[in-house]
Amino acid sequence: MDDSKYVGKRIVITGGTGSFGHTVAKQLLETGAEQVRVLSRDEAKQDAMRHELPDSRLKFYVGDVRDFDSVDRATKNADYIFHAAALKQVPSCEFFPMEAVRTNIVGSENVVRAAEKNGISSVVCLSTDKAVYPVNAMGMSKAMMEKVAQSHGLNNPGAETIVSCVRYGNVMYSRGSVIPLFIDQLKAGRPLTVTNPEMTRFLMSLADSVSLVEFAFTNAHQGDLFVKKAPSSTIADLAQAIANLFGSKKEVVVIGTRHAEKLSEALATREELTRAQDMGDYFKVPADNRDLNYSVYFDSGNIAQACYSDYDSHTVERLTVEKIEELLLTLPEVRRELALAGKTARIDAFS
Ligand SMILES: O=c1ccn([C@@H]2O[C@H](COP(=O)(O)OP(=O)(O)O[C@H]3O[C@H](CO)[C@@H](O)[C@H](O)[C@H]3O)[C@@H](O)[C@H]2O)c(=O)[nH]1
Repeated sequence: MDDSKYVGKRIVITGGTGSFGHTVAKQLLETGAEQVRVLSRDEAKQDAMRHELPDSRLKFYVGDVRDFDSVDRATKNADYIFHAAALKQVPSCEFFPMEAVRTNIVGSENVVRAAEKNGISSVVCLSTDKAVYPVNAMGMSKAMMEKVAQSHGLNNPGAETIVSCVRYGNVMYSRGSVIPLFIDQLKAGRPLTVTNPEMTRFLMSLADSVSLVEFAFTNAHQGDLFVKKAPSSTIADLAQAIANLFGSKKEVVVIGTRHAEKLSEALATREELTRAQDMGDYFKVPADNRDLNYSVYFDSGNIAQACYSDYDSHTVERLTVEKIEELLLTLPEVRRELALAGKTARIDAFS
């Protein structure tokens, strides 16, 4: 992390005990940050983190983004917010959509309002590819979170608090996701449960997601949305790559698509790409800052080069099985599992 941005600063991480929050907190403590505040609901996870990262600059706030007062308290006199608190399990949000509304939409509005009230200079909100053409309650609520974030600038021209969003795809080896599941199934000698072999997903590491948030934090103007370019793979190839690494004969059962799943995911729509700025590893989609009075738009015109395809996991660079293996070997968790299984040859060959 770029130390100069954080020296003497107080940074709040909502959802700070999750995989992303925990990683960011740890990295921020390696900078000259004055305080790193974790706002989250689960006191047990906070206690575990307190023991793991003994540092007097790390402060814990038990609270819920649904409750304005708890966000207000955690963000007083702070400088920056990384807003990662969310309900993000697709199936549970299908059964309890209003819970997703309360946390992902109302909670995000509370974060933006508290940020404005407390003079925070930058807020980065974490979104997901599932917010693009959403088909499930989790994605719909995240799409609304993006709208809430962007409306801050539309309704407060000249606001000092910059609010931006980042979108990323599946984080490899995140808690409860398919990679650790497949590895557990292989270790237990059970068949791999593939939903649909042709389904594609973007593949990103946790480190990529942290870099994306940092990039947004450094480059954001009011209402910007940042997308990380990422390769994809089919689930069949992913299963094959994992089996190859562990030297196992792959046995697969096809279990069918789960609740509200898509065959592919999109990280940006064609309309967004039409106005996006290509920034190398990232796309920046600026907010649509037109006035509610549309004559402003029609008088001045806005003719952009149209783009006819989405940034979709079915059409971006598709990794080969070999490339997926290489990507998996960059993950510390996979290397640890391989070492435990005595499969060190692949690790050595890769290093
Ligand atoms: O037993 C299984 C479980 C999953 N899959 C497939 O593996 C892929 C990835 O599944 P999973 O790791 O569960 O991730 P997603 O359901 O795509 O969603 C994850 O990734 C999102 C980001 O896109 C996060 O926001 C969600 O919280 C997180 O659940 C999907 O195509 C699934 O159909 C299987 O083939 N077999």
